[in-house]
Amino acid sequence: MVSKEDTSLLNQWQRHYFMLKSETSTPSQNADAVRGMLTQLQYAQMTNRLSENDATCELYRQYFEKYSSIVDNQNKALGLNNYADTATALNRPSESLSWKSSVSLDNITSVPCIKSLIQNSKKNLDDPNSSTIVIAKPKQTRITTQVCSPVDMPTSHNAPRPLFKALTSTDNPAVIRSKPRNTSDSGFNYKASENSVRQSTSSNVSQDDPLRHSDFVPNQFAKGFGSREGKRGGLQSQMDDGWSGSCRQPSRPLQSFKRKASSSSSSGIGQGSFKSEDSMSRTGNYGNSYQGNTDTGEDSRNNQASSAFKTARDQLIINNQKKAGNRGVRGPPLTSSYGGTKKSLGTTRRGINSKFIPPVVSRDEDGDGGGTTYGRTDSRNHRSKKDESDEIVDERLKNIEPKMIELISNEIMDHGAPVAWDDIAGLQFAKSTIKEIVIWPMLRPDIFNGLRGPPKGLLLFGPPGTGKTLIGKCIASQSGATFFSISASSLTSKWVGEGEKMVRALFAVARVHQPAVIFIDEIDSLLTQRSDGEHESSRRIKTEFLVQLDGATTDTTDRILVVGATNRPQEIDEAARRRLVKRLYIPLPELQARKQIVENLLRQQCFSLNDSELQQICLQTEGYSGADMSNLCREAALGPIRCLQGSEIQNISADQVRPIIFQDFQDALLNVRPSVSEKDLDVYLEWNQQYGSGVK
Ligand SMILES: Nc1ncnc2c1ncn2[C@@H]1O[C@H](COP(=O)(O)OP(=O)(O)OP(=O)(O)O)[C@@H](O)[C@H]1O
Ligand SMILES: [Mg+2]
Repeated sequence: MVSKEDTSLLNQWQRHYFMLKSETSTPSQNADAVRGMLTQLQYAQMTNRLSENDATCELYRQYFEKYSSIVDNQNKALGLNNYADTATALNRPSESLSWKSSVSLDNITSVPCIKSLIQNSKKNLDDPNSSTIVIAKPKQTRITTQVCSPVDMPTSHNAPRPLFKALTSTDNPAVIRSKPRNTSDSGFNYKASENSVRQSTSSNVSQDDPLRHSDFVPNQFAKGFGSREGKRGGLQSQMDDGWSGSCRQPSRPLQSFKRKASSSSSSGIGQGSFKSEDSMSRTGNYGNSYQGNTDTGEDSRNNQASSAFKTARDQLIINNQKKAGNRGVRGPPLTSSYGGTKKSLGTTRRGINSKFIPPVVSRDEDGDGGGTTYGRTDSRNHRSKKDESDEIVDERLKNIEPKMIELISNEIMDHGAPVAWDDIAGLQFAKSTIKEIVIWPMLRPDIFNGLRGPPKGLLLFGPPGTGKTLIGKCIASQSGATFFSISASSLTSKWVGEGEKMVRALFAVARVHQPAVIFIDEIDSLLTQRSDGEHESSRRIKTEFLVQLDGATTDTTDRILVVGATNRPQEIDEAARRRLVKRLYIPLPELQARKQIVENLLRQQCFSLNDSELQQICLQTEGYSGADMSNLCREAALGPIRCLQGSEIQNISADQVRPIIFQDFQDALLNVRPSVSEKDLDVYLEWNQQYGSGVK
């Protein structure tokens, strides 16, 4: 029993066989039939319906031969002839598609017909009607010859047809023709006449010329050329001789053309072209003069335009100079070494000895320097608008990052409230010492110099709340020097290396703004004893401080005073201690000082205390620091308020509040206790004994 599958296979086979045998089937149908039979043979073999023996191989061979006889048969009627396609498809397209002609522009003159043309052209060169066609190879070299007809040119496939076409195209910018005025034919006449090419040209170039829009000539050049009326360049005149087309000449070939022509004119071969070359050379000049025109004409307009155009920055500088010139003040230099306009530090600099003027306007506008306005600026120093323009950045800041300088001058400059010496109770010794090393040298730098020069460093140490910071503020407002109030946080940064840069910038800015006072509150946090376990960055900041305080770069004439305040002097590094030459102990206020503090604080309040009561209070506050006294007074001042009922507080007027009385202080004494212990005091006393300057 034949299986269903075999039956269908048999039917298929028979169908293909009849297709193959039929007279009416086309080659492609035959090819399909054979392909089907071959596929069936493979299937039969794979499904073991056919064994691998000679008969099978013979069968395969027959059908493969049959298939190839159909597929590759070149006879259109019998075969598919697609061998060439697949074979050529196998070739690399570049080999099959683009041929490489052996003729090139350099050896075209050796082509026999070109040779004959050249000889012909020589003969009829003098003939006025003859036309010499100069073929300038685009871009590089030029060939002077006459066009011969493609008929004469080698017609084999290697003839440089596209090239030839390019070279002889009527509109090829490299092809320059002169033509007798009277011919009217249109387009080239490629037929070579017996003695010369009679080239009849027409002004309107054939529209379909593929090179009509050659890319050799920049449009603006073409336009410019056409628009240069009255420019009698050689080519222009040549054009006038009957060339009325829109001549588009490549500016570059003109140059190279000119160069080539001068070299080939001696050869004689360019004889004919000599004439045209001559004109061309003038043209070349024209080209140059045209270029020159561009330089003079348009450029002069450009120059006027460019001289009118200024950037905003330039305009600003010019305005500043005008303003400065009007005022007789030197205008800022146009650009700093940074390449921008000079940036000011927010101060007016008149040289090394001038005082710093803080960026805030001082209280007394008249700037007479009267009163103790903070950051005292007398009229001499008063920064006025007019001087704004002549600020310069001191060259000593040149290697400091501008952002650091900005930070130092903005964030670190002290802008506290003014403090007078009388606001500080007691501490006579400290006050006199400070006047001696800070105030007087400012007033009389001529006396206080050399050995009498002020020390570089001052250390204020003592229990907390005894007025160290207050002294710093007082120096700021009373010394008239540039006052920098810094703390450890303003010098440390999250970026490694920034801390020491800040220190360096600080001292650089202080040097520029000297005389300067650098007040470092809680200096122990910056200059603690150097130890092995400390962090690298704090170590570096410390070292930088030590170097700046008294290092190789410090100049003894620098008038910079570093004032450090700490209540932990024993933790300060010994190298720093050495540099803080004056070490003043700020003790707890004595009775008199305490009395002065209370009187100062109660001065603005309404109180009723008699001397004995006041004396009593001061006696009771033995061991209290100045801060503690302040707290006590604050607490006592609340006494009258606490007597009021809740509702009264809303309606009572300020002067109806009763005055502060002794009892209030008694109550306050119960709440405010001294903040310094006896033991702490002993530490300070001992340190003072050992290192203190003003040992009493
Ligand atoms: N001798 C003083 N005369 C007047 N007021 C004082 C005196 N000492 C301290 N005070 C008051 O105590 C407050 C704190 O003073 P200050 O900040 O100078 O203390 P300090 O010595 O800096 O303390 P710390 O060491 O904790 O920083 C001041 O604002 C001031 O009101
Ligand atoms: Mg303090």
